[in-house]
Amino acid sequence: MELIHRNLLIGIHDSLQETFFEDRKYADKVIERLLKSHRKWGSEDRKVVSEIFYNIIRWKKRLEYYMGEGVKPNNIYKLILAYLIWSKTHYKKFEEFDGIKVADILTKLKKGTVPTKSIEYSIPDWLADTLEKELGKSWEKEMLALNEQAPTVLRTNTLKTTPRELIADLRDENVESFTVKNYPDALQLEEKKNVFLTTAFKDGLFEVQDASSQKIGELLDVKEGMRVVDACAGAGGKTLHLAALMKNKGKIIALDIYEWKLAELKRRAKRAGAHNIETRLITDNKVIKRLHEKADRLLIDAPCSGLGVLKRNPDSKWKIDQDFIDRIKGEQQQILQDYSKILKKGGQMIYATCSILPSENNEQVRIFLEKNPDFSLIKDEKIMPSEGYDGFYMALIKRNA
Ligand SMILES: C[S@@+](CC[C@H](N)C(=O)[O-])C[C@H]1O[C@@H](n2cnc3c(N)ncnc32)[C@H](O)[C@@H]1O
Repeated sequence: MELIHRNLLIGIHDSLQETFFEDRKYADKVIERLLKSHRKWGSEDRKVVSEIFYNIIRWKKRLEYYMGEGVKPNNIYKLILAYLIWSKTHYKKFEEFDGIKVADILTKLKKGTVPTKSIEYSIPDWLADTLEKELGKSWEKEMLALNEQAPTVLRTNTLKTTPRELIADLRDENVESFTVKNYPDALQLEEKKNVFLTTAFKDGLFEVQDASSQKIGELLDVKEGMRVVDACAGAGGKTLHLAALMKNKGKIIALDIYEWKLAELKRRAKRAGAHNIETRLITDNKVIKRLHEKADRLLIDAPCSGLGVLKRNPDSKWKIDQDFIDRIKGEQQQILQDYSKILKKGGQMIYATCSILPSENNEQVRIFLEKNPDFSLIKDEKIMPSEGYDGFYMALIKRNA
């Protein structure tokens, strides 16, 4: 990897500035917009820009230690330079780097060690404490994995094609992929590519969905003809999977508190040829009450800290804090209590998060079951980031008949 074009450097700089210093700017959207606005950049340029951009976000705290100060809007080029030196990336001596004291950075790098674990893994101090408290010693292994780049995994849309056919279709468009053991519909890309530009994507033959996330739909054990409620459907990643597993038969009611997410879900459903989904916006409790005891299956893919998906969204570790996690835990328990009433007696539901904290996962389920003796746990599974894909938790719970 090398950084030798000034316009790429400026693009990285401006995107970092937006992500770090502007409100509600998320790295994935910022980089998407940057790449869209530079259509002339070739695929190698795009790779260089997004890899350096994401790595600097990942390693911000460690790089700040090397540069000897916190990042501010006026020293982002110093942060970039510290990254280029640390990662041994070949670069040109751009004028933007003039006046930056490289010697200070080199002295720190030569030491070969950093003073704290939170600097080593590049996370806020509060997060290092929380991870250690909740996961014990293994937190370091998980944080190491979370600082890696996530592989791109697709979910074959079995309403339209098969994994074998999809591999061949993608190969025709110069995208190489392979099947993933124990994940029947998953294909992993050999190397990162913008698959959203392929005809296969436009024809609805697949969705981008991490392998761990695909386990949730499988575990819910939906059947053709069932009435299923996806209570926190968002833009519908898992709703579309459920529709495919149900072969478009029966009905899925997809709920969320944001209209724009449900609008995106509808667009995706149309592309995927999924016809059995109805969206309903949660405006008040009545929407939930009307659904009491109506669902054979219920998915609660709860809002969470997102700590299991830091490989994909590294900026979120800089945007959240302990207060946010404490608040979201309260919401998770409330959602479990309120929405579980949607399930028919004898029905099954999943409580899932993309967090690796037991306090958001099995602990929430334990509290819920203690208060609701008419529900019982069938099984639960935690998937840790060190296993290769995203970190997820899922509990399959039955409402007793
Ligand atoms: C983990 S995300 C869902 C991701 C989605 N299921 C998917 O697979 O793409 C959690 C979702 O819960 C929604 N949410 C937050 N609070 C909610 C509430 N009280 N009721 C329903 N949905 C809620 C958020 O808007 C968000 O879309």
